[in-house]
Amino acid sequence: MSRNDLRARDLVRRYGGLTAVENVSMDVPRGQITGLIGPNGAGKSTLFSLLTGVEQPDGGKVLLGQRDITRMSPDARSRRGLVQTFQVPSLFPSLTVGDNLLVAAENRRRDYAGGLLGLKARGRASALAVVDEVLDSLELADIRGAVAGTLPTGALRLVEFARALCARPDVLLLDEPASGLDAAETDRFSALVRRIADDGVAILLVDHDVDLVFAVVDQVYAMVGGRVVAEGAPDVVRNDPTVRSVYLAQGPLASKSTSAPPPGGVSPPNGVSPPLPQPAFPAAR
Ligand SMILES: Nc1ncnc2c1ncn2[C@@H]1O[C@H](COP(=O)(O)OP(=O)(O)OP(=O)(O)O)[C@@H](O)[C@H]1O
Repeated sequence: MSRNDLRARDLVRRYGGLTAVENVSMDVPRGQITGLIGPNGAGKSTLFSLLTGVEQPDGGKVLLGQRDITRMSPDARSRRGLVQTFQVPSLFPSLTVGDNLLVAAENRRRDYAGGLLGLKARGRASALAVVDEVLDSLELADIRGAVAGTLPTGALRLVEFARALCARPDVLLLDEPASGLDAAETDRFSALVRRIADDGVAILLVDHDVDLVFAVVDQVYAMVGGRVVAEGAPDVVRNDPTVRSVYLAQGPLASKSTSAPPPGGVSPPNGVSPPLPQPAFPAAR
């Protein structure tokens, strides 16, 4: 493990009698994209919140490099290089794209010591240089002056991604980053994520678009019922019997709309769905 890898060790989170995350361990190494998949209710969002610091675990640890960050606030984690994007972009709607990014660049860690884009913190001029470079590198320079609140979803998601990059992360946690993107935007986004990982950033990608996850990640963790049921290379996890049974039971590997319980159906305890028997004939009316 290098200096800024993110690791979870034996994380547990309970809500009353329900264990949403049960003894989950995970490595998110630098220079790689790590995926997290699972059906609705599997515990992905809860685990994500434990990593960002929005939620506190009932057991286990979160480590950034050698440092135990389990009890640190989200802001403190962010200053140490653990940066997240949000399902609902966290931009100031009345500010321009450029000003939104400038706020993020100026709030970056003071102790940043190089890395992404090779720039160091040196006040506003440096912040502007970071914004210029991120806008150029994401080909967003032409919307620098646009007011964020007026942008369509695809552009907003890219600007949210740019905002996170302006904080110059070592670890980037992406929560449903491709939601609302069309196919071309998703392709463009995937290529960008790969480039950022190649620059040495550790990336965790949580998305309902399992095809996107399998296409872009180096390794993937599959959760069901609060537990990791499979981990490893995409092909290994895709062919894991438990993963196959869960997703085959819920339709194709699996969009949000196809992974909901069937009409009138009830989610089984801890979200585990047994494979559904396939009828040989249409059901009698
Ligand atoms: N604040 C909460 N209070 C009580 N139960 C919760 C809370 N947050 C999550 N849960 C429960 O914990 C379990 C895991 O939920 P979580 O949202 O982490 O799953 P998920 O994999 O992110 O699901 P989805 O894909 O639908 O977002 C679910 O059974 C959920 O109902």
